[in-house]
Amino acid sequence: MKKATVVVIGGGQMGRALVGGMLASGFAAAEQITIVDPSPDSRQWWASQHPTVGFRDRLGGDDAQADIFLLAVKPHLVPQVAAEIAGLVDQTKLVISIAAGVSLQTLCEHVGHERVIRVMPNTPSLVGAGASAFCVGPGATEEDCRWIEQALAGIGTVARVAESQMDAVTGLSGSGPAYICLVIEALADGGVLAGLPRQLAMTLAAQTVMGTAKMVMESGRHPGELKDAVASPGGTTIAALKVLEERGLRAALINAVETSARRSGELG
Ligand SMILES: NC(=O)C1=CN([C@@H]2O[C@H](COP(=O)(O)OP(=O)(O)OC[C@H]3O[C@@H](n4cnc5c(N)ncnc54)[C@H](OP(=O)(O)O)[C@@H]3O)[C@@H](O)[C@H]2O)C=CC1
Ligand SMILES: O=C(O)[C@@H]1CCC=N1
Repeated sequence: MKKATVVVIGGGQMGRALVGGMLASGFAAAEQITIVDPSPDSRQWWASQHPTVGFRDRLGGDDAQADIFLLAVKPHLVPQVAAEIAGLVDQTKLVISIAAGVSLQTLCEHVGHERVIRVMPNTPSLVGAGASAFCVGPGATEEDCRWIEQALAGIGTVARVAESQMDAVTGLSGSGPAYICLVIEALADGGVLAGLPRQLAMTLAAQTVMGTAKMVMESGRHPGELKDAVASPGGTTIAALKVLEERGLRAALINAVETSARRSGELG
């Protein structure tokens, strides 16, 4: 099903990241994708960034030919959009949802069949560095699983998980890019406070986050060990780490992930 045609319903932040990533990785070609989104801003964005990708304001008869429907609308709109798909297609099509908190069971109920997949991607998919997890409904085929796994593997890492783990994935990697952007912004502010020009501070902050993540992933060493390697006895780093411990950085991050995961459960 690699050449499957896909109707993406919702061409906002995450629709852009996923489709942009799939096009950049070569997994999909523009003619395989149609975006459905009523927003004029969205239409303008797609026309300027990906003019060869099809774009419609609403689902229509032509869309019934597609192999896959990918729901990238806000969670509260999923029941309505799933029901629209159910009214449009006269046979079982693969329906994929990326909506936070919306369960496979809810999807099945509104789509009217069980060939569904739930995905939690994240925005770095746009640059081929996403982190995604998915779980599958009882009617999804092996071919469906291979398709979603290959699509997501082309734009980052992918893991198949139990549905009970999806809220935790949302709290960690789904919402995570926002936490890390906050960290990068704050580190850059610190650099500016210490006298660096803004642009240099931003570059140093972002590269430090990226380089450290790369080192953790490629070395296989525990982050605590890599942290210890930076902190010289009586030096600058250990003095700064003391401040972060006093201010509760670890607890703040742990609580942030837990709170996002809980919120994901509430959205469903
Ligand atoms: N942003 C993220 O980092 C992540 C988001 N998600 C999930 O992805 C989904 C989309 O989030 P995100 O991309 O951030 O949201 P956005 O608001 O950026 O995008 C949603 C788009 O869908 C449009 N839309 C509204 N109603 C319809 C409709 N009936 N049919 C088609 N399109 C419609 C919206 O238009 P308008 O603006 O006019 O309403 C908007 O352009 C959510 O369910 C979220 O939980 C999952 C992982 C990460
Ligand atoms: O904030 C949200 O609800 C979505 C889900 C994960 C990331 N963004």
